Amino acid sequence: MSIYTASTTAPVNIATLKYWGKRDKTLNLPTNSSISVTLAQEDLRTLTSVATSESFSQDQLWLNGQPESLQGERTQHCLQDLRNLRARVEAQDSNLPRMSQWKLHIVSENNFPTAAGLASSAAGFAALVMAIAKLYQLPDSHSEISKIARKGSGSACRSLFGGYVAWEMGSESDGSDSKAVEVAPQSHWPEMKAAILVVSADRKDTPSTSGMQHTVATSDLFQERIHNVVPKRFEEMKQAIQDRDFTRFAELTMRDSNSFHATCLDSFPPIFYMNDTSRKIVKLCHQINAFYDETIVAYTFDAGPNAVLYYLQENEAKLMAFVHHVFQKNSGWETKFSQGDLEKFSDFFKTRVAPEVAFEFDEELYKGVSRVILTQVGPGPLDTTECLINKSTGYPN
Ligand SMILES: Nc1ncnc2c1ncn2[C@@H]1O[C@H](COP(=O)(O)OP(=O)(O)OP(=O)(O)O)[C@@H](O)[C@H]1O
Ligand SMILES: C[C@@](O)(CCOP(=O)(O)OP(=O)(O)O)CC(=O)O
Repeated sequence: MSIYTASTTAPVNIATLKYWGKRDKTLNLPTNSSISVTLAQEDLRTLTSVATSESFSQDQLWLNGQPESLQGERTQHCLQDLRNLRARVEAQDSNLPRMSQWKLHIVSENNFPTAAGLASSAAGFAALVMAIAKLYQLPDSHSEISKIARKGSGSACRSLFGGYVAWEMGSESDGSDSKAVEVAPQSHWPEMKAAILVVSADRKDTPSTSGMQHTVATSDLFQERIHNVVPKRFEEMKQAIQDRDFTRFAELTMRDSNSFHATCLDSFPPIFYMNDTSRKIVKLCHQINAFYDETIVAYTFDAGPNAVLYYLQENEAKLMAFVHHVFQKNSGWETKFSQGDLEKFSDFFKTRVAPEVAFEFDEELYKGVSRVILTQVGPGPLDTTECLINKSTGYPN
């Protein structure tokens, strides 16, 4: 019996205007709109292959080589929605194979640590939904498909696009207008780079889903955030991206990360995602901007202690003079920079920064960081010829 397959890759996205709070938990409908930057897939991506055949007896998922349950309510929602769309296509053409009634085999690999606060669930659900949409040859747009990914994990809807992406919260109770849209493609502002400082943490304080429910239920500050702060900031940030205004973009990004973490602290009992290392990184970024008397770096933190630093290519040497000085003992530098580049950063530090800098460096800060991931703005899901499924057996290669 025929086995049909399809594969896709999908990126990670890191929000610059944070999604935090749901108005509907089952449909993953948010209490505010959000904005993110999609990151390049050489560094962080999910590759997912899917197969279907009349001969398969059950839906199965293998994640990073291990069987994983597909029974979660959110995953079931995604699969059901995709099957419904496929059934609609089949109803219009009786020659099409009845895939909507067959079981699926899904094989997925992340090229970075899963569940380590690096948004693996966003890339994971985006790839799963895109690969099945491709297998089913669905005619729907990426925004339509993003509504299905949203039901898997809210932030996943933004990974359906590259570049600069908004998730419009919508107002319908069935979620039909809560979808991702492109703010600007990668090519509009390709100079955006990101340095991720992976901060060592034993475990996450509280999972995002329960954390945001807790904030919605207990924080007064949260009401101020969703009603008065974010709606205005959403428009301002889109404009800053359209204008390629890094100073504006950076300030809004830092303020929004701080605002989100403030609502976590205002939850009762409070939730702590940032740790001492995270806070020292915030301080260092402000010191760097003050040193140059110009905003060259923006920090942002998700539901964990990892820092994501956004900056423009043109300011790389100025920023890395500091960042490389402090974190040079961490791994990750050699993947993107030659020995010559790294020496230039050290020289810049010695000749330009050290003689003038007016604050002390915490020489131990690198100990709170496990590695550095250097990346940049990137494209949305990509077609690939790589396939993780054996086309004659329907099982993982
Ligand atoms: N490639 C994938 N395919 C399908 N599901 C995935 C994939 N990668 C991750 N997931 C799902 O996402 C879960 C991890 O989500 P979790 O929110 O705990 O971590 P994270 O997304 O890496 O971190 P954070 O949300 O803090 O950025 C995994 O346990 C798995 O269920
Ligand atoms: C802090 C955040 O990263 C929260 C992401 O939350 P998730 O999308 O992981 O939550 P669920 O919808 O419950 O799966 C901010 C953001 O990405 O916008």
